[in-house]
Amino acid sequence: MTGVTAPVTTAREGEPPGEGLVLDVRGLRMRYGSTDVLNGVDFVARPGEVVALLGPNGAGKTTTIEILEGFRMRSAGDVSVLGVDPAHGDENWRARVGVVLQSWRDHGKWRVRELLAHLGMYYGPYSTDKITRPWDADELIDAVGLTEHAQKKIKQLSGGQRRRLDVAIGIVGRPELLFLDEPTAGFDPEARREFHELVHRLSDEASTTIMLTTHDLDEAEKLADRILILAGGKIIADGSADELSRRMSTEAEIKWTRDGQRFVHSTTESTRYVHELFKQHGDAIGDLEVHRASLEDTYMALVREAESGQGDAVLREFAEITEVGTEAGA
Ligand SMILES: Nc1ncnc2c1ncn2[C@@H]1O[C@H](COP(=O)(O)OP(=O)(O)OP(=O)(O)O)[C@@H](O)[C@H]1O
Repeated sequence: MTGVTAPVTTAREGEPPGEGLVLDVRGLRMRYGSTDVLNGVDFVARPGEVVALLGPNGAGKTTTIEILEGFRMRSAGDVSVLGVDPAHGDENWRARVGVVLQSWRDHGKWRVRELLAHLGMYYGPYSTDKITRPWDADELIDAVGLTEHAQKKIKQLSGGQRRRLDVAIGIVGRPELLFLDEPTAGFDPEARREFHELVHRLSDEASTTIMLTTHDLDEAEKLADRILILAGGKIIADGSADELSRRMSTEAEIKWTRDGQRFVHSTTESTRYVHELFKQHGDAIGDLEVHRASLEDTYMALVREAESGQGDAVLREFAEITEVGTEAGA
């Protein structure tokens, strides 16, 4: 196994489940028929964290989220969500958990404001000293960028506007924990940016803990405090985007041209190498670029490693020196 696979935030052995944690998942298993989809998943989330769950199609992201939401029974393992086993969550627990569903298409005749005000009423009894429920309908509509469409019938909304409404419905009860399964699929760039701002606001101002799935690595990097990569039925990486990239490879790729020829060299000592290059060739060096591994490089290498079961071989390939020409002695 590689250094990056050691989860840095897994609950400590012997620690009681859920203590100070919003999510505490240990040894989670899920079997459909004779197929094991989740094969010992471990991770935690702390209050106010934004955690992105990444993984290839069919890795089990939706399955994991549905188990945490209490919509699917797990095969085995210990799961604590806001200190409660989601398999036995009562109404009080459910009021503290926000889920973004896509099932509101059936309510096409309802108007946006009317539906949000109506659904919000159910959360009133679950207000606490710290959290006033529900979210005021007009403020909420403004927060998700639907003010112009507040009086429209749901069936008149575009796909992206409906998705914003789905998000509004998910947060109308001011949840302490919010699950977002591919929240920006189908969003245009502006809607995506506005949504990212909303996620930042929810986590910064309301200390909402957010768990989201996405296939957009750029989105994960922008939004998440921590990234979990699920592949082969397990969490194979757990850390910030920066931590994952740095632990994956300390090498940088240096590209340059000289006398019309292109050169590429990988090294762990990029500064010294570049210094040496200029010392030897001075102004003859052009088009200099220095690249570190991106989150996408890291993700691809880790998933390929997990899927092929080849262990270190893929990592070596990833970090291999792709030298086309050697200029300096570094
Ligand atoms: N109800 C079910 N019965 C049997 N198999 C299922 C069921 N639900 C999901 N699966 C299978 O479990 C695996 C994981 O599915 P899941 O939807 O959790 O993956 P995912 O990571 O969310 O995928 P995607 O990125 O494509 O949305 C898939 O192989 C899927 O076919």
